[in-house]
Amino acid sequence: MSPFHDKTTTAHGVFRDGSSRYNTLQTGRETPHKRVKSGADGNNENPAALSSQLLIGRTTPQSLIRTYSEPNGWNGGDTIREPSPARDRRAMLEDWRRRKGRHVTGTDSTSRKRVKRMPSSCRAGYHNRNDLQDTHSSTLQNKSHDDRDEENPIRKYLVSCATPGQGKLGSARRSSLMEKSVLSSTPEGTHPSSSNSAQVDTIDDAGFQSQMERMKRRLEQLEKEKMDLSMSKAPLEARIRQKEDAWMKERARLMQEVQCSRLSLRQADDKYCDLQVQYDQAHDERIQLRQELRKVSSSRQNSKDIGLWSRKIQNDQDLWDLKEKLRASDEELKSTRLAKTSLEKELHATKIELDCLERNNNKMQAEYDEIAAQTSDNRDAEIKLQVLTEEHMATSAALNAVYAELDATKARAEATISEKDETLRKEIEQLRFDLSVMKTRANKVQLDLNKSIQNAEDEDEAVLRARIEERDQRIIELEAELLKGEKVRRHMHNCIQELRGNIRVFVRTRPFLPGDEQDKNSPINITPDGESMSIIDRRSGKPLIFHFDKVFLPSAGQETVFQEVSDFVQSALDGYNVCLFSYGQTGSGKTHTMQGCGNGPMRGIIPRAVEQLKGFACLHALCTKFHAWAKAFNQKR
Ligand SMILES: Nc1ncnc2c1ncn2[C@@H]1O[C@H](COP(=O)(O)OP(=O)(O)OP(=O)(O)O)[C@@H](O)[C@H]1O
Repeated sequence: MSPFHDKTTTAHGVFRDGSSRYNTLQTGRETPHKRVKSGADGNNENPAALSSQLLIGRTTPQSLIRTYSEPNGWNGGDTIREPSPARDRRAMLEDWRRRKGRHVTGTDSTSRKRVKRMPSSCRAGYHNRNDLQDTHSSTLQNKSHDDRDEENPIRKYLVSCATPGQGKLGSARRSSLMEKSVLSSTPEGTHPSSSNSAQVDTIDDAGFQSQMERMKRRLEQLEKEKMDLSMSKAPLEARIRQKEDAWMKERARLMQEVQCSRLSLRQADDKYCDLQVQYDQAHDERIQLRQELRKVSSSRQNSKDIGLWSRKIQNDQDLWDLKEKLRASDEELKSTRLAKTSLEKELHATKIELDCLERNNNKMQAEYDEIAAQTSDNRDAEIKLQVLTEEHMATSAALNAVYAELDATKARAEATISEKDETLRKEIEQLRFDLSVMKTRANKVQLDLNKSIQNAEDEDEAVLRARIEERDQRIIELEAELLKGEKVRRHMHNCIQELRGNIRVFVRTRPFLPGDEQDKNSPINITPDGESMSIIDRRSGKPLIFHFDKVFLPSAGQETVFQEVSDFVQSALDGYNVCLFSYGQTGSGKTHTMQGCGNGPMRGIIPRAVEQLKGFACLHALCTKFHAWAKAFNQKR
């Protein structure tokens, strides 16, 4: 019967007074909290009943283990330790083996059955509640309560507690104890009461705080250890070097020992081989001697020859000697084997030691490499720091130089600014003085102007009207004179034109063009007075002279030609009919003279005459306007 069955049986025995608690628990229709609460309230203060609920109902295997294997929980301890399933399973298994006095190996079917009957908390993979219940039911059918009481230590304790006056704990103590057990095994959120829940929270907070404190202290301790380790780096390096040297010496020594051991092993092997050969030889001789002995013994009865008997004796003696020799060889062989075995063991131990030393060496080498890396890092950092320090000093020096230069520039700028301030201040004073003078003059001018205005206003209006009439009369007189002069001018101009001739003929010679065939001996010759020209007759060779009103040289421009004919424009403006036309050979320049080209100096007679007419028209319109304005002004007055 397993302890688990004992527990369930014990629980059932406690409630066998007719209640249906056992069945209820087994089918799982009543929560363990109700069971615990009813027991704690005094309706049923039997801790065994509570433990049965925990075992059968809703507890986890870990809580089962804790309930079973935690002595503090049953002996009145106040603390609830954290469960250790493996340790507790081993303890339960050992306890159960010790009690059963049998060794469960699991090789035979009986042992395997026993293992299956062990508490499910002791067997990995059997933490199913159904397994527990099935085992429990079968146990109830096969075991009496007394046997279960005898075999289960928890049951013993529970029974002792259930008996008034004999338990180690009082009812209140047991209630408190069982509440703790329930709290430790009840799933989260299913506490039996609010007070218990608050207690759990308080316990959890206190445990968390204490754990935090422990972790803080551990952290501080680790920090200190880190500092100590960093400070003890140099001695460690020295120690590492010493250990490395010692290890090298030890390694050399062990290598020598290994070599010696191998040599002695090889010698022992050789000796063993020799002894094996001797043993084989002795064995062969022994076989031969036995055969001879057998032959001798067979022939001893038939032959009574004394020689043969003596020979037999001799052979027996030889046989005895050979046996002794064989025994000695066997002993020597045995001792050699022992020596070989011991040497092999020694060699194996030496190899193990060598491996251990190599591992230590590798470990020390790794530590040494790590320390060397840290040292190189520190050196690199120091070099970098030195370089940065030098750069910082150089930068600071350059910065100081820049600051000094800036200070000098600032001083110069301040001096220049002060000078300019002084100059500007003087200029401002001068300008203020000039402004005051100008203001004085302006005031004086203003006074004079005011006086003049006042004098002008003081003039007599009648005097002004007389003056205006006088001027108007003068204007009328001048207009009359102007008209007279205009008539005279027109008459004179007409006379001049008539004198110059109403019909005038001008000749304009065209210069040679780039495409013309130039003849240096031109037959045309123009006189210097510009009024005649001669043409040489090629047939007679005599010049033919022609007279005109004007003869223009080839170099005469458009302006010169227009000045000569502009009087006709004025005649046309004076009211005379004027006609001006040109004729000549093709390409002689008629169009060029009359029209010209462009708007510049190459303009001909027509555009220039139009411009002259325009100017006259503008002047006429202006005069007309002025005349009308003067007339209207006079009428208004
Ligand atoms: N006085 C001059 N100076 C420079 N070039 C001239 C002059 N007279 C005429 N020409 C040039 O001679 C060329 C012929 O002139 P233009 O056409 O006026 O001749 P035209 O007598 O009118 O000919 P057409 O009878 O065929 O109309 C033109 O290229 C013109 O520029």
